Amino acid sequence: MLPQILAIPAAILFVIFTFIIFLKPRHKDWNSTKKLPPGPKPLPIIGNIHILGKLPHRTLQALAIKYGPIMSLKLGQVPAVVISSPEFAELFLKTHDMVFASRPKLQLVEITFGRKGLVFTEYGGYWRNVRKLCIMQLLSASKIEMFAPLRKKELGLLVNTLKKASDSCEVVDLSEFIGEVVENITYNIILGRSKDDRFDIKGLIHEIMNLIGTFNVGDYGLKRRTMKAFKAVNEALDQIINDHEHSSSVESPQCNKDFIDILLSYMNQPMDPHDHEQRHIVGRANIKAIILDMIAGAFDTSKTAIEWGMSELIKNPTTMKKLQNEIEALVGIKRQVEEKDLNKLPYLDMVVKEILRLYPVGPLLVPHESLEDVTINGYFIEKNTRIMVNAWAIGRDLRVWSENCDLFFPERFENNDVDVKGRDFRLIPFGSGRRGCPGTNMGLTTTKIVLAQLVHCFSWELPLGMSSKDLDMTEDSGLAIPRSKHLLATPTYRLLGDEA
Ligand code: HEM
Repeated sequence: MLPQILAIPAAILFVIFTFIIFLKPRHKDWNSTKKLPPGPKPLPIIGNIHILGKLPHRTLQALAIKYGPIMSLKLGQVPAVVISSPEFAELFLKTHDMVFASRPKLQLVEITFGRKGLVFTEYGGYWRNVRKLCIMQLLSASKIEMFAPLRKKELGLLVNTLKKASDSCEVVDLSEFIGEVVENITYNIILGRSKDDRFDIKGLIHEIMNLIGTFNVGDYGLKRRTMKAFKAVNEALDQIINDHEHSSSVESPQCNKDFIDILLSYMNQPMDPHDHEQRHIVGRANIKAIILDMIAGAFDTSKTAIEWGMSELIKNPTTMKKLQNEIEALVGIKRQVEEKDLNKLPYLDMVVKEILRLYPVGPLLVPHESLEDVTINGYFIEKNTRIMVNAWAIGRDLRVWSENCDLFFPERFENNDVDVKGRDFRLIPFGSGRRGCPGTNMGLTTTKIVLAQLVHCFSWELPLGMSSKDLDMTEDSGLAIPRSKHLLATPTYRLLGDEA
């Protein structure tokens, strides 16, 4: 018999022992389902934010070499998972796409239009309706084709200006010209007019997007700056909508309607005509939020891709020549290349893929958020985890792209069917799945036609005394990782005649 004094501890030990013996298998299961992906140790309040640096896609690529293609981080108190391989990207964006189809509630986005637009709106009925509307009314194949004359007109103006610079052998700021032509194309499609000198919408959107893209923990300086930029952009959009309301009282024919006119025709009506419960009625704030997202989505992306593309082509004259030869063989040198020619230019296609592989303009896509607890490959991912997919690291993964993965070499796409539109997880500059970019075709069309035109109409040289080795290819921080220094070059007109 045990002495009385030992009876109670013995009973407790017995219960613990029984619990361990009988419940061990379940406990093990529970443990393994809660196994988090490996990652660097977070600090108490800021988590891992301090290690991300100015170019988080590069820091995260280096960390993935140490911790693997699925990695845990803490952004402040928010759990985050970073994906850096095509296999895990497929698991997150295809196999479990539905679980990761939401967006995190970002503090700085809440200061702007909140979740009334498309890019940062949580997964659900409202997001689905807005996305459907944008695709139908702005981003479908027929709408893209409808805007071809508009792109042609803007590019014609650009070629004329550059031709004058060519006549006087001037060095031009190519970054500035590319920015301007994409800005004008975007404004014409969405706002129905060229750049409006009353407001600097581009500058304000840059400011807001860069602030939103900053990893921060409750930085009130950022909050104040976002509020200021938002107030200005909100007033500009109000003014632009007012202009449309006044001009549309003079009934314009259907074919002259720009995207704002179309959105205004939905005003005070349900976004989805089949929504008999009238859950999502379109108001002015919804319209402004959608316009802002479309401009932001269309502008920096194509501009940055073209800018990096021209930098690489000028740096690699053999590739430039090969592209010029391909276009010349198809269209000659008496007329300009047109959009109808684009699908007959396979080398241009390879060049654009290579640009987007090395310079995916959303290197970490847009953050996704998990809608429920889920276990993937044995790793537990809790509800509301922020998911970042490092498309930049995937595009430079040497397992996939071989030893020359950092080189600009479009020929790597010869005789293979790597798709750039989200079906092949080795190359995902547009993301993939439910949240994949709805503007993929419009972005590709703009990028291709502007590049083709610049390369076909002109030969390009770096400013006198500068060799291709001297061309600074440093990236700047910001959502779309633009060049840190503007691209300067001298154009020489190479077409016969004055068609421009
Ligand atoms: C070269 C051009 C472009 C690139 C590389 C690009 C890239 C991307 C990427 C990486 C995403 C995030 C995908 C994800 O989170 O999984 C995205 C989303 C988005 N893009 Fe694009 N994009 C381009 C052009 C455009 C254009 C022209 C528009 C519209 C006019 C546009 C509108 C959007 C919108 C609205 C979203 C958010 C979709 C959602 O959350 O449901 N993009 N884009």
